[in-house]
Parts: sequence; structure tokens; C-alpha cells
Amino acid sequence: MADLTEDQLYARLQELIGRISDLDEEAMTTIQGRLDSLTKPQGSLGQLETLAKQLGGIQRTSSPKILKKAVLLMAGDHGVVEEGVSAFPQEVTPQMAYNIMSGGAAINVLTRQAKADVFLTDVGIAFPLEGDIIHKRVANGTKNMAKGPAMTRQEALQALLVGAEVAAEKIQAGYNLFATGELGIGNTTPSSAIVALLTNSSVEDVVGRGTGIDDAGLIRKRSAIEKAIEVNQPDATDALDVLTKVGGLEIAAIAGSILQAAASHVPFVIDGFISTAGALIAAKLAPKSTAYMIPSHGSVEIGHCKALAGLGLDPVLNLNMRLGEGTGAAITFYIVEAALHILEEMATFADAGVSEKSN
Ligand SMILES: Cc1cc2ncn([C@H]3O[C@H](COP(=O)(O)O)[C@@H](O)[C@H]3O)c2cc1C
Ligand SMILES: O=C(O)c1cccnc1
Repeated sequence: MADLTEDQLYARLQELIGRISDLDEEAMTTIQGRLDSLTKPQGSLGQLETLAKQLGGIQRTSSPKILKKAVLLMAGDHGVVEEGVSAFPQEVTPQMAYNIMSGGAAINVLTRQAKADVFLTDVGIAFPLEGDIIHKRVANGTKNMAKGPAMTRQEALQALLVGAEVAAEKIQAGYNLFATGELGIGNTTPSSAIVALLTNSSVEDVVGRGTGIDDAGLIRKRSAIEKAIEVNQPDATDALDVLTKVGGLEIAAIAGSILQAAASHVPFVIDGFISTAGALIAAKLAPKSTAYMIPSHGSVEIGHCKALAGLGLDPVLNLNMRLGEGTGAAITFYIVEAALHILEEMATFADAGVSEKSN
């Protein structure tokens, strides 16, 4: 991919977007009929019913199945950390990457429990790592967006296509339910910029404390984002421009992986704040891709509700989480599977001899 020109990369992205179709209405109508015949008041299983229908619409069948599940965890570093926007130093990105490789991070625990896999991809950690990590490095992290564009348009396109490539490889290997995941010290800062621009919100309304910065840090973080917007003048109507100027490599890869999954009729559970910023990029590039997104939890990070609202997603869990890595999405795998068990295993009124609603 490194040998492709910007125009060729852009053409690949457009070709991918062109392959995303609407959900299968017929499958969803059949599933609605089945849900309404089950021994419960109509609609009483709420979002479980919505999910069952969505999965059928995505897989284009009235009996959707989950075969293998994975968190596609994208990692990258951020030049904007030099503005003092995170409570932790940049070396935590590679340190946590090694922790994930050896199975000790929160996401490892939660995916083991959910019987899912984690695939960690280096999209642009500040320096190369060794070990069980998918090597797809686009750059040694982004540049400081408070001083100029975070990356070039070429790099943004490459990172989008890295995400698409990883998703395509895993779909080929039989995975048919994904969750987003991310790692990158400083990445709530570009995410806040993306959410502010793409949801037309004020910077103040979407900037939170990330890993736990203090009041002075919060002021620095807001100011870095305001400077980045002032210096780069991103065009809020052009998601690729926003991504290039104030985004992140792992955020781009998240967006690209969602686009590939949507083109292949595979659903994607969306994790917390950073992941939702990536999903917003995907949604702006390809509005049809939102139908393939499954919300997970509401993050404590204050901008998350604006980001979710921008996608029209309603979170299914509220656990006061604010970690990222894909942790909230991995827990949501249970809910997705629960929805399919309901659809498959519940008795109908007729089967069970239960009287239907009388008026
Ligand atoms: C030990 C540790 C593990 C993490 N796992 C995810 N994050 C999360 O926090 C970071 C974003 O927050 P900020 O923008 O404030 O730096 C990202 O790495 C994100 O994945 C972590 C952060 C830390 C410190
Ligand atoms: O909501 C998230 O994903 C999040 C919030 C703070 C820090 N890292 C991740």
C-alpha cells in the first residue's frame, strides 16, 4: 500500500464505500414477525429485539448466527502529547501494547471471558515493537496538531485502508462479529476535536479528562484543540480533511475497519469515546455504514453522549467506564449473543399454549 499514490488510495476507499448496502428489509420483517410470536408482550425485550433484527438485516438472513468474535484493537501515538494533554506519558502506549500481547490488560480478561479474540495492530506507535502485534505502521505517530496537520492526507488514507485490510483478513478467517478497540496515549484529544467538528458542538462541551488530567491539564487540552482547529482550519463537512488535520492513525484504522465490515455484511460493536470518534468518521464517509454499528456502553468521558447522538446510537450499558481498549464493546458481545438466543430458543405462543393478548 505504501507504493500507491494518494489518488489510488482514494479510489480504493471510494470503491470500498461503494460496496456498502442498506440492510435486508425482508429478513428484518421476518424476524419482527417471529419476535412478535414469542411468549412475551410485543416489544418487551426492547433493545434485544432491535439487535436481533439488526443482525438479521446485516447478515441478510432471518436466522443470524455469530461464528467467531474479535476485538480489532488499533494502536497509535499522538504528537499533541507535547502540549501536556494526558495524565500519562507517551511510553505507556508501547508498555500497554506489551501488556496486551502478554494477556494482562483489561481487554484480555474481558475477551477471554466472552470467548472472543483480540488482534492488536500497530498503525503508528511512536517506535516499532516486537511480538504478537500486526505490523501495519503508517508513521511514527502523528504530528502535533496544535502546530499543523496531524498527518498527511496520504497517511490518513493509508491508515483507513490498514483498518480495512485487517478487518478483511479476519473476515476471511471466519470472524463475523467485531468490536472496535484502541490504544494511544493522548487519543482523547484528537477524538474530542473530531467529535466537536462532526457534531457541531463546542470544544468545551466535548473535552473530558481522559486518563484523569487535573484542572490545569483540562485547560491545556481545550486550548490545544482550539489551537489545532485555528491553525488547520479543518473543513467540518469533509471527514477526510478532519481526520487528516486533527485525527489519529488508530482512529482512521477504526473507521476503515468499520467500512470494510459493513461492505462484507459484518456487524461492529462500537466501544467508548475514541472508538465513537472513529465511527463518526466512518459514518460521514459512508452514511450507510451506521446501520452496521452496534452501540455498547455510555462512557464517562463527557463528549461521548454527543458523539453517540451524532450517530443516532443509544448505548445498551452504563457501567461508568472510561477505559477504551474495546472493554465496553467486549462486554456487549454477551448482549448481542443474548439477542440471538432469544430469537432462536424462545417458545412461541402457539408452541407453549400460552393465550395471546386479549385487547
Ligand atoms: C494504563 C493505561 C491503560 C489504558 N488503556 C486504555 N487507555 C486509554 O487512555 C488513553 C487515552 O487517554 P488520554 O487521552 O487521557 O491519554 C488511550 O491509550 C486509551 O486507549 C489507557 C490509559 C492508561 C494510562
Ligand atoms: O471512553 C473511552 O473510550 C475512553 C475514555 C477515556 C480514556 N480512554 C478511553
